[in-house]
Amino acid sequence: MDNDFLTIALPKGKLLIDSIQRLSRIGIECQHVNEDSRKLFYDLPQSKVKIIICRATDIPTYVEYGAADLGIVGKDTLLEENKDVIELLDLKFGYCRFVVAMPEGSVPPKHSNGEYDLSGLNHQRVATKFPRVAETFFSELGMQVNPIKLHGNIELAPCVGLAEMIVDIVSTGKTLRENHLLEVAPILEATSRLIANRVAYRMKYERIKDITGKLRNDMNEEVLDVQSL
Ligand SMILES: Nc1ncnc2c1ncn2[C@@H]1O[C@H](COP(=O)(O)OP(=O)(O)OP(=O)(O)O)[C@@H](O)[C@H]1O
Ligand SMILES: O=P(O)(O)OC[C@H]1O[C@H](OP(=O)(O)OP(=O)(O)O)[C@H](O)[C@@H]1O
Repeated sequence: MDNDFLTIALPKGKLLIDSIQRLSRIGIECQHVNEDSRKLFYDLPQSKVKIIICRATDIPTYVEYGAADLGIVGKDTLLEENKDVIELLDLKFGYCRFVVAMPEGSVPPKHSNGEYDLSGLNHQRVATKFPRVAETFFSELGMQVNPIKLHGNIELAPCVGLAEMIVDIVSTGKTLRENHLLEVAPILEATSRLIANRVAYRMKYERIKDITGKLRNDMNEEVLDVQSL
């Protein structure tokens, strides 16, 4: 790998546009990076940066193995993939919530404090793209579940008897509503993170520190702009 250059892995999909905007605002001129093109890497010689475009779920792998020095990825993916990378910064965009949801007709009874009593869900099947997140949540409650790994359209699974419940992302709540599912427990909130390869963090410390500092300042300025409106 060219030691002068810093390779940054960006996720195609929902986090790409914000990632490009953030990097552009700190002088890494990547406005022309385009997910619709089949081009998967871009050299930005002026900034001494290479941008690579990966699937969101693959970003921690590219960074762990050092194929990328830095990456941008959702906290949810970071928890699920559990790779050996350094989390440098919460970039605060791409907010989403993880929940347990079930068909309206089979939600468990509620405790007196209004929370659903999840104890009857022990050993039940949970359809999810995030089996580790699901297992961790239930094991912290002293429960065990049987995760069924799917790659999309998770809400379908309980509707056709593949699983009793799902663990998935809720944003507007439209997908749950349209499939007659109800949230029975919140799990976690996630935003996007800047991550680094461990070796690159030592070998390219000054450059990585510079980028992290600029991104942090840029976020602070954005907060000040909003506050002054
Ligand atoms: N409504 C949402 N649905 C899904 N992800 C969201 C949402 N809002 C924010 N995100 C964030 O965007 C990240 C990327 O989601 P996206 O749907 O683009 O990729 P993906 O389909 O999960 O990944 P892959 O293509 O690798 O399976 C998620 O990991 C999450 O952090
Ligand atoms: O609360 P909502 O606004 O309806 O959004 C939530 C949906 O968005 C995500 O799916 P995505 O669009 O990534 O498609 P997928 O099911 O193929 O993962 C998530 O997995 C939910 O299905």
